[in-house]
Amino acid sequence: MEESSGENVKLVKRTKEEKKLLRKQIKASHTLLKHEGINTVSLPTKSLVVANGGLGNGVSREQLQDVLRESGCVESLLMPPCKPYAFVTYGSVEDAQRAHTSLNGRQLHCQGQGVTLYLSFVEKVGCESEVSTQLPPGLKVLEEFVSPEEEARLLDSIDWASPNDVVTAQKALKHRRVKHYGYEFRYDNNNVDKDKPLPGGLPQVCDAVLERCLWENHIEVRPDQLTINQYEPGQGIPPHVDTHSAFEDTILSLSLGAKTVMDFRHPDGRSVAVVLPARSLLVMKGESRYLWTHGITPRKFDMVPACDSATPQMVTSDPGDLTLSKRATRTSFTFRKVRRSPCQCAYPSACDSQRAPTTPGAPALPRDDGDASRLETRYVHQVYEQIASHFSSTRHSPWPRVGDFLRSLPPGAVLADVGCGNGKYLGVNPDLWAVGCDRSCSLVQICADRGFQAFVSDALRVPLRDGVCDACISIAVIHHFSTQERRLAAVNELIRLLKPGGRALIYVWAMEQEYNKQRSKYLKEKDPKSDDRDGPSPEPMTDNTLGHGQGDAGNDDACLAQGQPKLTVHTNRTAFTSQDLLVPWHRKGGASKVSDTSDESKLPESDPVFHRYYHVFCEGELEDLCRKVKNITIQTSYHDQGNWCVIVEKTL
Ligand SMILES: O=C(O)CCC(=O)C(=O)O
Ligand SMILES: [Fe+2]
Ligand SMILES: [Zn+2]
Repeated sequence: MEESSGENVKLVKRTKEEKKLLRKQIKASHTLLKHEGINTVSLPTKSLVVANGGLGNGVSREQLQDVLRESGCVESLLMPPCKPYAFVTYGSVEDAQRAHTSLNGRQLHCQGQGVTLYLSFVEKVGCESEVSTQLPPGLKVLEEFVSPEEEARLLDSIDWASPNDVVTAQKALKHRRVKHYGYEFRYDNNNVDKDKPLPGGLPQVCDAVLERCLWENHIEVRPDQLTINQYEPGQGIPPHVDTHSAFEDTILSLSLGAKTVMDFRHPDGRSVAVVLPARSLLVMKGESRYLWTHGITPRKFDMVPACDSATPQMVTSDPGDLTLSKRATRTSFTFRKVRRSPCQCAYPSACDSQRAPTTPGAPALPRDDGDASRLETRYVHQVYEQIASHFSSTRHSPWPRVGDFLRSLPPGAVLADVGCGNGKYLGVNPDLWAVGCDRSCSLVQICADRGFQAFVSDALRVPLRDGVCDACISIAVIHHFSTQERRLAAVNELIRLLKPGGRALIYVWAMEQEYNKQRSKYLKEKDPKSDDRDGPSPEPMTDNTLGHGQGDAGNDDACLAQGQPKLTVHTNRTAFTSQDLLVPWHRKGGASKVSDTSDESKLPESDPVFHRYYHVFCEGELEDLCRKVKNITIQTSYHDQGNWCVIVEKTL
């Protein structure tokens, strides 16, 4: 052993830190392989993958470039949109090696958060998931459609201070504020009252713009409905298709004040991020209007092309040329023509005019916490009691990555599985002190019968002391809470159980059932009656039912006071059409143990179908929820077979 002279102690300490760094770097490259399919190599090459140095972590191109240039000449820097990593290629292997030695473990401060860079050599750069560079068919973005003076005039004309005038219907939504002219667009039924025009029609200040749209043939008839949306940084609009039965084909949207990025998604999973510069006009027609969803992800920064080239780039696709752009207040004027007869478009899967009416008696979205709790009692808790044994018989194999997490915990660690179901995770790592809880007595009884420790508890109030757990898991649970407040409360409760340094793994079902061009197992199974999603599973968006979510309904809009929108009944093994829905469970084999009195969630005798409430999460939503929780950091987030997943660590 070394003498404990001052010098040696320092030496030993440095070695320890180096070892720790190496461990973290190896861990980062494992994560890249597992979650992103990126292979790292140990022999030096000219290219490196920079874990945590991605746009998705809030690192800007300029910031990363400055750091990387310290080590040599940077040949290229690829920053794929929304990803937590970047690829750098140096002019020589020596430069890359220098970066590998000096930048590993480097801390950056971005958007108020610290990130640590880990670099590993790679043989090839780039990512599997190519983003389309083509605009959705029927979509146009016309730059500089209005002059700065016209923009100022339009913006000045909006009087947000008089919310109760009779000409407009003004609403403060949780994620933006809106005003309607001509007809009120109602977020409760995602439609307009066609017999109740608002007095005054469209404001005169829009005349010149509309004349130009007619003159240039962007529209054939003059719009009679205007919605003004105003978004502060961090706000957005959920993905939706404007209700077919409400409006005619062409939809125009004028962007004023600041640019933003609008995400378009095809039901097959393709997505295109379109930059909408200030003073541009978006024209949505045909396929882009009827079939693709559009939405604005609530965030404070967008990923946009870095160079101000002469040819304007509308589609944020080239990872070699992306950077962050800070959002500012954006105001949009969306002009539409109210439809007077049923829509006969060529996209029946997305057309509410061409769809059978929804299930009578379907419940509505909750208006308040009381509603939410009643909805969950009926459409979550009671259903699980009724389907417990059949449900349990379909839930045997642990999802691989949940297993990996459990096996990564040290022997003797205390684990709580909140919402443990039939206990399929409680025995995965026999070296843990594992305890489960679930809201369903029948499922807890199944755990006990299998020799596991479990108790009945609501995930919002777990009867365990603060900080008793080294780890917690919440697998396919939080999507059963029907308001954002309740989903947040469930995450808070999970974190409360963790000791500082403890980690939690959360899985929720994803709106996107196709990701990186891969369809989830859930989608791949063909039988729509089968809901045995005994494996993680997500999905792309296809059609749209009556619940469109324009009104942030899925995000608990405050404006849904009178008459909430009804929840749609999902067709299993198809893409989700809205974020809040009822997923049918077809019970096979044997009668229910629990008598169901007059339960609407149970349909005809012969084929017992039960409906479970779900809120499926959009990309980024789970992370956003976690960011609202104090004293945690997100260690990793990923998409796993149709689920959004995070691992968070408690810091304090
Ligand atoms: O803000 C925008 O440009 C789009 C608004 C929108 O999609 C809507 O109100 O339906
Ligand atoms: Fe829209
Ligand atoms: Zn239609």
